[in-house]
Amino acid sequence: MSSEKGMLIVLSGPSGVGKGTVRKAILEDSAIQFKYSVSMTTRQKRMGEQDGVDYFFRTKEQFETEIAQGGMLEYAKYVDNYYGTPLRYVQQTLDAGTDVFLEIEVNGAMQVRQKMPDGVFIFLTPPDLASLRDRIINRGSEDQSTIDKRMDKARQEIKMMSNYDYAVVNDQVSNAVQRIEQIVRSEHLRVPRVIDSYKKMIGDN
Ligand SMILES: Nc1nc2c(ncn2[C@@H]2O[C@H](COP(=O)(O)OP(=O)(O)O)[C@@H](O)[C@H]2O)c(=O)[nH]1
Ligand SMILES: Nc1ncnc2c1ncn2[C@@H]1O[C@H](COP(=O)(O)OP(=O)(O)O)[C@@H](O)[C@H]1O
Repeated sequence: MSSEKGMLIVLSGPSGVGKGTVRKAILEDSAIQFKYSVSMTTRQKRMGEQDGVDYFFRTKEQFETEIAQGGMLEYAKYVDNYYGTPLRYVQQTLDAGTDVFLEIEVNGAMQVRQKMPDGVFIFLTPPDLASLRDRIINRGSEDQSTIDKRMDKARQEIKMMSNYDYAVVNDQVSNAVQRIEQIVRSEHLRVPRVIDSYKKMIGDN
């Protein structure tokens, strides 16, 4: 029944817009409960990242085996590396009635939209492109040519916003967190999600 299954929340947005920062702030905020689905990737681990926490870091061969075995809900190649969402954790968590939060790029999000159209698709935007570039540079994790590639990709990604349900500006992290929480609360009240419990109440099955 839709009222008892968890809700899938998908957050996308261009590299450097602050998805990771906003996601961590939301998960730390006890006002709203959801589980973060840790993605699998073939990219190099950055300083401070932990396997199984930030990503499951895998080789290209391991990742391709997982794809072949049908273990991925979605996957995409992003700037020369694979990124994807392991299927089992998402399914089990939703089935247990807990909301699941995915932070993924746009191509993967569109695959999820096809498979799980009941999900809530949120696009995180920068206030403008100059601040996006500043954020990528400030993070200091990419060299110049990767920054340029990511800025080109960001322009293409922002065009994909029209495929999402909501646009949230990440001007300040706390504002973005509040906006996303507000969306999630409202989505929980949508009639298709709650109707089953009312049917039970009035005895209409
Ligand atoms: N399709 C897909 N994209 C992902 C997944 N996990 C992360 N990404 C996206 O891959 C892109 C690159 O991620 P990463 O290298 O960690 O860089 P960062 O997110 O810009 O810090 C970002 O847009 C992520 O949101 C996933 O499981 N599937
Ligand atoms: N609202 C914001 N204002 C200013 N800087 C931000 C904001 N949100 C995130 N940042 C900074 O921007 C950089 C990129 O954020 P990150 O979360 O890694 O982005 P993404 O996961 O989208 O690539 C980080 O240095 C982060 O601290």
